[in-house]
Amino acid sequence: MRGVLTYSRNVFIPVTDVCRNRCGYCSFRRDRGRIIGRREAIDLLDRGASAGSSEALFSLGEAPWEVSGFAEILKGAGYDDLIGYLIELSELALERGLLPHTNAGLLSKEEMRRLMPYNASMGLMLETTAEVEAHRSSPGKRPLLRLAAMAAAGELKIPFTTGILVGIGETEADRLRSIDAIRRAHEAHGHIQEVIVQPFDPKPGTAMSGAPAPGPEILAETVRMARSILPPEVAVQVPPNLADPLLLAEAGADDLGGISSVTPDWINPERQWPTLMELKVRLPGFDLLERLPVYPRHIRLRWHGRKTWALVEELAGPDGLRRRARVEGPNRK
Ligand SMILES: O=c1nc2n(C[C@H](O)[C@H](O)[C@H](O)CO)c3cc(O)ccc3cc-2c(=O)[nH]1
Ligand SMILES: C[C@H]1O[C@@H](n2cnc3c(N)ncnc32)[C@H](O)[C@@H]1O
Ligand code: MET
Ligand code: SF4
Repeated sequence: MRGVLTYSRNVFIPVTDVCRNRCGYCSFRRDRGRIIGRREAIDLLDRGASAGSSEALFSLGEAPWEVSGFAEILKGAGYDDLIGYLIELSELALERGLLPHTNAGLLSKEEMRRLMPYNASMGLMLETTAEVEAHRSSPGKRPLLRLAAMAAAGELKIPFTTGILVGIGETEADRLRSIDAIRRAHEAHGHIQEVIVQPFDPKPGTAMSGAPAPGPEILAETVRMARSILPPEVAVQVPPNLADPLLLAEAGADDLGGISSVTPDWINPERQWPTLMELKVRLPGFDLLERLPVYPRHIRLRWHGRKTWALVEELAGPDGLRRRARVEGPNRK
């Protein structure tokens, strides 16, 4: 056995594509955006639950309330407060046996404090510590703001996902500085569960449509660097729909992130996730092991949101495994 790779079975809920930023690489954000309706969200959550998922990934544009016209869009869903709507969506997920993980971009400490009871873990990509052209029109991607939000999440003891986006105009030295900044945040607070090495994937119609995706050697070298700098309890995560998982597993990646069999990766919709069967074929010698969106270390510390405690106990216990084993079939190791 060459090693173990973990993954989470998730369902990806795109809450709103309204966003105050304009990242040069992003095709998720829309000028005339929308918000997911309650029925639409319930339908996705139900499909995720039936497929045996344990995670609901809520992703959205950043601070959409700063975009003019958003209040009306939110009213259409029957709300005047997006955090309140996110809490209701999280409750709907929990009722269906799904653990919320919210990645909303930058949030204030108060906003995180409101959301944390309902989340098993939360996330915010650092992207890069460098000042890059791709972020020129994205006030929320200023590295110091992202590092401050990450520190605030650590003070609140929120199990946390972060990561870097590779190939957006940063240099190799920038990637090292970015990973090192994440290492220091974790050293101060102990809350980082996983660091995503996310390859930029060019999208038509965006400012960076003509920019090249990072090559496999750059990604492998970045994974090796991250693995050597981060402490062993922090997983290095790579998305198997954007890069060759075998090459990156051999470079030291530990985790494949969330894999959804019922929704596309709404950020990279043309990049379908491989199925678990395909992953097993593509990763000879590696054992694939399902995990929850909160890792065992933080479960022991009880850092996951209070409202998720009962479900985490159920899913992490022997009955939880049996339930998922049934869904996955007899081949599950
Ligand atoms: O499927 C995806 N999941 C993304 N995830 C989720 C991740 O794959 C898993 O769900 C986490 O490992 C949580 O367990 C993110 C989570 C974050 O907190 C921050 C950024 C991302 C980015 C992505 C992404 O681009 N695609
Ligand atoms: C949720 C995360 O998705 C990533 N993201 C946004 N656009 C792209 C793209 N074109 N290619 C790869 N990753 C992207 C960013 O890192 C963001 O934080
Ligand atoms: N908009 C947020 C960010 O870029 C969340 C992920 S992209 C939809 O940080
Ligand atoms: S990556 Fe996130 S912050 Fe940037 S434009 Fe897209 S939705 Fe907005």
